Amino acid sequence: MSDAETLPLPAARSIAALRQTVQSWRTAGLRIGFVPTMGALHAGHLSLVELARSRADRVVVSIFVNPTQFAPHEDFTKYPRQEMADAAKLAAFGVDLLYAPVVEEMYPAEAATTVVVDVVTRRLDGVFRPTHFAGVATIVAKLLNQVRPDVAVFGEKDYQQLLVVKRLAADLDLGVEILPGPTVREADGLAMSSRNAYLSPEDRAIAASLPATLQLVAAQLKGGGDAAPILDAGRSQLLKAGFREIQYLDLADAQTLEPLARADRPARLLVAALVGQTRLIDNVAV
Ligand SMILES: Nc1ncnc2c1ncn2[C@@H]1O[C@H](COP(=O)(O)OP(=O)(O)OP(=O)(O)O)[C@@H](O)[C@H]1O
Ligand SMILES: CC(C)(CO)[C@@H](O)C(=O)[O-]
Ligand code: BAL
Repeated sequence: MSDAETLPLPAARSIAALRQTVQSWRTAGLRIGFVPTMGALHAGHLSLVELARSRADRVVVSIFVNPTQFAPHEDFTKYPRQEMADAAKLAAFGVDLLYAPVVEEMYPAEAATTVVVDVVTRRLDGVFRPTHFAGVATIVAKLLNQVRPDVAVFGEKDYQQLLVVKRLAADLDLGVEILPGPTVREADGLAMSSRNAYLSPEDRAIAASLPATLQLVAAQLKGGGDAAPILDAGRSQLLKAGFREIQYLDLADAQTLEPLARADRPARLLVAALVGQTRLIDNVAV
């Protein structure tokens, strides 16, 4: 990790340094936009930066690989870390401040508070990553409280996370607008994700069938018929394409994520699937 001064844009590594900058903007009456990330930035992240920029006078991006949202067996250690390359991208996109805090300040040894969002976390990723959303909610609550932005942007690629963050912001009266950013995709439709870097060429070819299958299944569900056989056929198709395991391919209410037997209201089709050692998630509107 380099000194904040050597990065190609203004950067803060401490809460105090962050607050000094954002407080001066607030005093000047400027609107603040915020994009939290875990780094290894791609065009998906940069689209969120552009969205924040369109709604605010100053944009803060955080990079923090948050240990509490990874289970012990997950990829915290191998998660890609490339701060200098990320900082160059953020500088080119005119980001006003990079906030890259250190784990010791975010989680001091005596910290004893966890933020738990119930209901919307009970299904889907909440089942397969049972400790994940408490880690996300805790760090997002801390980051929002530290930056105190007017608007914060979260990607629809992590659709359940977006709903968790909306619930959190409303329940804790954080006074921030949570703005969704559409999923940015590769040319063949694969949702951009920092974890795509883990894919071997063979796995990458298999991964390409995920968005295609989602689109096909979503089109069939739009007819309003019984979802179960359509979803079963979709799961089989993904396994046939080479996915090792389909953790879920489910139709859910777009606001509550309650399971739906048919698409008789605004709905979302969500998937989590393993190719090789890599876990991919995606979702589309139905
Ligand atoms: N393809 C994408 N399009 C739009 N937003 C995205 C995309 N990928 C990630 N985001 C959003 O960027 C923010 C930061 O996500 P994160 O740093 O975890 O990136 P990621 O690529 O999703 O990484 P991971 O592979 O760990 O899931 C989140 O709000 C996430 O939803
Ligand atoms: C929102 C977030 C930055 C919290 O660590 C993370 O979950 C992510 O990158 O989506
Ligand atoms: N993109 C959500 C972060 C995670 O998978 O841990």
